[in-house]
Amino acid sequence: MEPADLLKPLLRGWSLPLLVFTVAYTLVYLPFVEKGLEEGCSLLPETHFVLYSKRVVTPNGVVPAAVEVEGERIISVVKRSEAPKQRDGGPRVLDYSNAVIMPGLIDVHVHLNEPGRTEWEGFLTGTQAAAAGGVTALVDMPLNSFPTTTSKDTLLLKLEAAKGKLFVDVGFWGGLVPENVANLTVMDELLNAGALGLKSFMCPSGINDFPHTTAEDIKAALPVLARYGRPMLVHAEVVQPSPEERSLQPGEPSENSRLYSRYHGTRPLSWERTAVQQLTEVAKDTAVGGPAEGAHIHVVHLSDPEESLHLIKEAKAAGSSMSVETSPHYLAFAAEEIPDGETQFKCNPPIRHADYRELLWKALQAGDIDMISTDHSPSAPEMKLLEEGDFLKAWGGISSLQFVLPVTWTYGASRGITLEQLVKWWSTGPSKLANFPRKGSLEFGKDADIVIWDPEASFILDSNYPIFHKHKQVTPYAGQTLSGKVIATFARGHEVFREGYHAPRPCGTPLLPVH
Ligand SMILES: NC(=O)N[C@H]1NC(=O)NC1=O
Ligand SMILES: [Zn+2]
Ligand SMILES: [Zn+2]
Repeated sequence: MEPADLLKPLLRGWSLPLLVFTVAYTLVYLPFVEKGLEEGCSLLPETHFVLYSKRVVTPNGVVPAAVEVEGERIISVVKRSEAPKQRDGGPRVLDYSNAVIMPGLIDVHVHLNEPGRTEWEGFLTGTQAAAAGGVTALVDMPLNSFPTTTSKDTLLLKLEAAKGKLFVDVGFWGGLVPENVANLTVMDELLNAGALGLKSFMCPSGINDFPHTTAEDIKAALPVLARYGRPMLVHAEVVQPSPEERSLQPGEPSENSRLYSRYHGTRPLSWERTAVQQLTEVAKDTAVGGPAEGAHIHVVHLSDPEESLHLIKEAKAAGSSMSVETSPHYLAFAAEEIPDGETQFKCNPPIRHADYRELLWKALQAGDIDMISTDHSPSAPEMKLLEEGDFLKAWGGISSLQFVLPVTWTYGASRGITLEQLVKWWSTGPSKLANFPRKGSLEFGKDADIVIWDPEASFILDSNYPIFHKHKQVTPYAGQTLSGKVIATFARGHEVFREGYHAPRPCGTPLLPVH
């Protein structure tokens, strides 16, 4: 008998539908179950559910709507009246009443520092902080881990270290340092291995094993990035002689180092302006027909809404492919309000004066600044020298990942920002930069990355507030009264956070480039 003859009796009668069912079950349903909806990944047992509220931030405005989720994806966003009703066998319906349902935040600038400096911040603590703050995807910076992420091998170390530790999805920027500019193959391999783009500093980075690059180095890297269509992110400060520094004799102890103004004077706006000026020159190569068409330059954490931003606006208008972010600390704080010795506020570039804060808000609202990201960069608390309060010697870096939704909302609402702007700055804009086509909006087919929060609920960020980030004493937001409380966070369909509780298992994945 031929082997095909053996199948004949089976294919008669009910056998055929059974076969079709088995194949469909194996191909369509099982991958869902195996990929993401495993035991412990979600606080919600259901994999098919509907989220209702009166304020859903959709691409077509803020409307009463229902977001239907099945497995990892959004399968419909419809008017409340058209949504499936709770019935036996149907999807579970969760009614959030007046709370806001919007896309999860995407933070493209986070220093997770693992492997090597996990005591500063790591994958488990950092991604739990993200989940608690409504951040459903983030991109890790190539420093301050040890080793830094500047080659294929070091990226593989990152991926290995991240295994089983991600509560939300995490992508990785690679580092551009003089060494890989000198050997373009290393850069090629790094991009091939999964770096979403490259990041470099134009001034010392604070970490010896991440040396800074010049504008010429960046120019040399752009044609390689152009081949992959990936961005170059730049910390834009170039060291300039500063009047205050010049007045000190060599070897003389720095005076008044507990005064914020003393620190601010050592890193004036001219550093940022000079860097941006050099970058806008280089960015001309990214224009259509230029030698690096397809590449893109993104200026990170802009603090200067005047000349530097003006240069970026001009470059964009002239056809260069550029974008710019600012960070919550420049939008919340002002130099003249920072108390002596409070080094939690130390970052680079420094927090500027109040009039600049207002101009940054205006620039965001005008669309001249494309997005917001945290630059979450905690260190071990000792390095902040909180007792000494020495601004010149303390680590420069702000810890904020968990609080940026209420921070942006609290400081923004008083300046008239809308929920749609919040989504533009924290979700749509970043999803474009990192090229996450499945993330950033509440639409059919997108990843079910969703935050549900109450803009009207205010709270004091004190020790009673659940703190999931690594060192609660190093955040400058401690003690603040903020409004906007995260109720629940869904990451690819998993309810990863609800009212102070995390899902037991980390089920996020690395976000590799989309080809
Ligand atoms: N190395 C590092 O994380 N530096 C960051 N800290 C900061 O305040 N600005 C930065 O670029
Ligand atoms: Zn930086
Ligand atoms: Zn940074």
